[in-house]
Amino acid sequence: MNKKTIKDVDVKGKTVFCRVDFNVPMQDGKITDDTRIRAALPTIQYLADQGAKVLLASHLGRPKGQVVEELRLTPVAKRLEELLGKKVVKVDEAYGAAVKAEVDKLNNGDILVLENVRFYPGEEKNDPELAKAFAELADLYVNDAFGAAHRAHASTAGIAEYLPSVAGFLMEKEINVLSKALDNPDRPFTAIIGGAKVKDKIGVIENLLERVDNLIIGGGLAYTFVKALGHEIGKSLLEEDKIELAKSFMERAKEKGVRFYMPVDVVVADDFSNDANTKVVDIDSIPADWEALDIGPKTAEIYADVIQQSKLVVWNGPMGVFEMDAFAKGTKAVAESLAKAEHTYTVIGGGDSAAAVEKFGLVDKMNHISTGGGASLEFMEGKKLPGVQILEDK
Ligand SMILES: Nc1ncnc2c1ncn2[C@@H]1O[C@H](COP(=O)(O)OP(=O)(O)OP(=O)(O)O)[C@@H](O)[C@H]1O
Ligand SMILES: O=C(O)[C@H](O)COP(=O)(O)O
Repeated sequence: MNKKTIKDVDVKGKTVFCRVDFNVPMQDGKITDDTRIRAALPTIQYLADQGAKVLLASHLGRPKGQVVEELRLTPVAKRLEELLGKKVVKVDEAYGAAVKAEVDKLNNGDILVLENVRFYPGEEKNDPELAKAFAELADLYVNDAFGAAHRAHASTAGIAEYLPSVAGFLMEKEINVLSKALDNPDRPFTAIIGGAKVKDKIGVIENLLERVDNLIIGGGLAYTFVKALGHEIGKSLLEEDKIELAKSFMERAKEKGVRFYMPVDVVVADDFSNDANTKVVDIDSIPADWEALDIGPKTAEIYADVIQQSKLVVWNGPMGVFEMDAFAKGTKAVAESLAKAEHTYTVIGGGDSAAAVEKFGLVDKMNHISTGGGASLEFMEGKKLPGVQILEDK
C-alpha cells in the first residue's frame, strides 16, 4: 500500500480520531459476532501503547441521521473493554463541547468511544461542517474502517480535509492482501463467484476475467448462465435481462483463455423451504416446477479439484441457500476444500461468504477473511475506495 500508516507518524501525546468499522450484528442488544471489534484491536492497542489518546468513531446499522436507541455504541464499548482488559470511556455524542470536555480529561493511552456517527444527518452527506467538528476533537485522523472505506462520509473521507490522515493496520492488511491478489497474483489464480444476483457481480466478474486463470460460478446467479447455455432452469433464479451479458462473459473467458466452471449438477427443490422435497439432477435436467438451490456433489468435486490446484483463490458469495441446511452442502464443500488446500492462499470476500465460513467453523483455516462486504466487492471491481484515496501518500 502506498499510503502512510500509523507507523509513519509520531502519535505520542496526540489525540487521534480513529475511524473503525464496529458495525457488528446485534440481536436483542447483544453482539452476535465481534469479529470486526477484534480485527481493530491491533491498531487500537498500538495507538494506546504508543501514548496516544484514542477516540474511536464508528457507525452501527443505518439510523439515517437520527438517534436510534438500539443503535448506540454502548454495548460495543463494553465488549471492547472486555477484549482489551482496560477501561474504555463511552460518550453519548460524537462531537461538540460535552465530548471535548471528556476528551480533555483523557491521559495518554486512554480510549474513548464516540457515539454512532450515523445519528447525524451530515455523516452520510459528507457534510464539511460535521467533518470539521469531528476534526476539532483531534490532532490526527486514522482510518482503520476498511468495511466502510467504500463510503465517502464525513468520518470516512471528509475529515481528512482537516487533519493529517493515515491508515491503521487493518486497513493496511486488507488493502495489501486484495491488491496483491488483483495486481500480482500467485498462479493458478481462481475466483469463485456466487451469491444471489448477476446484477450485483457484473463489475467483479468483468474485472476478474482480466486477471484469473479459473472462474468458478455458483449460487443463484449461476442459473442465468445456465439459461444462456440453452438449458431449462425451471423456477431457479433468472435475470432475463442479463442473459446476453452472461453469454458475453463466457465468450470473453474463452478469448482470454480463462477456464470457466459452472455447475454440472444441482440440488433442486419443489419449494423454497428447508422442508421441501429435494433431489440431485444434472444441469440439463432441472424439472419445470422445481428450483435449483445448491450445487450438486459432482460439481462440488470438480470445484474442489480446481481449488486444490490453485495457488490463490478469492471467494465471494455462497454456492447455494446456505442459510437452510438442506441447501448448505455445496457452500460447505467449497469452504472445506479451501480449508484443506494447504498450498493455496485463500481470500474470503466479506459478507455472506465470511458468514458461511464462520457457520462451518473454518475461520482459522482461511488465510484472509475480509472484514468488508461491500468494500471488498468494490475493491475487486477495481474501484478506488474513497476512505483509502483520502489518506496521505507515502
Ligand atoms: N440458488 C440460489 N437460489 C436463491 N438464492 C440463492 C441461491 N444461492 C445463493 N442464494 C442466496 O444468495 C444470498 C447471498 O447473495 P449475495 O449476493 O448477497 O452474496 P454476497 O455477495 O456474499 O453477500 P454480501 O453482499 O453480504 O457480501 C444468500 O442469502 C443465499 O441464500
Ligand atoms: O457492514 C458493512 O458492509 C459496512 O459496515 C458498511 O455498512 P453500510 O453498507 O451500512 O454502509
